[in-house]
Amino acid sequence: MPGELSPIDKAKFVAAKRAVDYVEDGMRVGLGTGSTAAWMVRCLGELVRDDGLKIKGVPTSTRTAALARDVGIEVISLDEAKWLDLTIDGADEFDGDLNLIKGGGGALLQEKIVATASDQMIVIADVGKEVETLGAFPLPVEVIPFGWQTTRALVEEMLISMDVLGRDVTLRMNGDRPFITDEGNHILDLHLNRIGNPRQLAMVLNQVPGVVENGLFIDICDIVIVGYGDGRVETRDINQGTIEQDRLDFVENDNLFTDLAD
Ligand SMILES: O=C(CO)[C@H](O)[C@H](O)COP(=O)(O)O
Repeated sequence: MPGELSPIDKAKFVAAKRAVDYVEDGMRVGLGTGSTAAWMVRCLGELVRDDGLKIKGVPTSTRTAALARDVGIEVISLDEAKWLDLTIDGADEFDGDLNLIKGGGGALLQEKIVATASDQMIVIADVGKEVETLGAFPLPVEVIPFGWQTTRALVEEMLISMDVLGRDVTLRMNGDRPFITDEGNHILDLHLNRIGNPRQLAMVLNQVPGVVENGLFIDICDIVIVGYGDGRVETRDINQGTIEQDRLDFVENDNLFTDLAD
């Protein structure tokens, strides 16, 4: 029942629901990873099942691939799609320039490849993800397992040379083992507090041997759809600023809501 959903889940849901309005018949759509993206995949699945929407989805993780197939979306690989019309994904933080931190769910590598191979990237987020300056959320950096401790030391050295404030770098764990990404890599989380120059940091991090990719998405996102716990949604466009403010109603007998609450 919708009443059982937390305000954050409602905020994620309304952002997802508004985002699928951008999806048209015949599109190849990048499907993001995380709890907000999962709402979007379920919303798309409903459109496929009930309205006959015809799309091909390129998932950004094994989790999302399984969910997409489950809800009836045709799944293809990025190599099959070659180029995408649109990617819809969540984020851990977004700032006023629509730059992002992503990778809280550990899927940043596929997410960045898929978003970059898309005509448009739409981010869906609850309002709590909005920040003035990126960096309160630990920045995920994907590294290959070989020599990861050396890679970490090099990253720490680089942070010192760049005068970055917080320099605590931790290996992401899954219980008592290192977290393993879909690509078989590890994640270092950089606890930086505040990232003064995200563009520069994103470039420098990728120069460190052993680093595969970092979670800073600079100039990739075109639109952020912000959801609020009371059903309000706000659409922010990189070129035009806020282009729409609306409110979605929660319907008691909406099957999708019931599904998602399960
Ligand atoms: O980048 C991601 C996964 O790698 C997610 O989009 C990000 O962590 C947000 O997740 P959620 O929607 O669950 O808050």
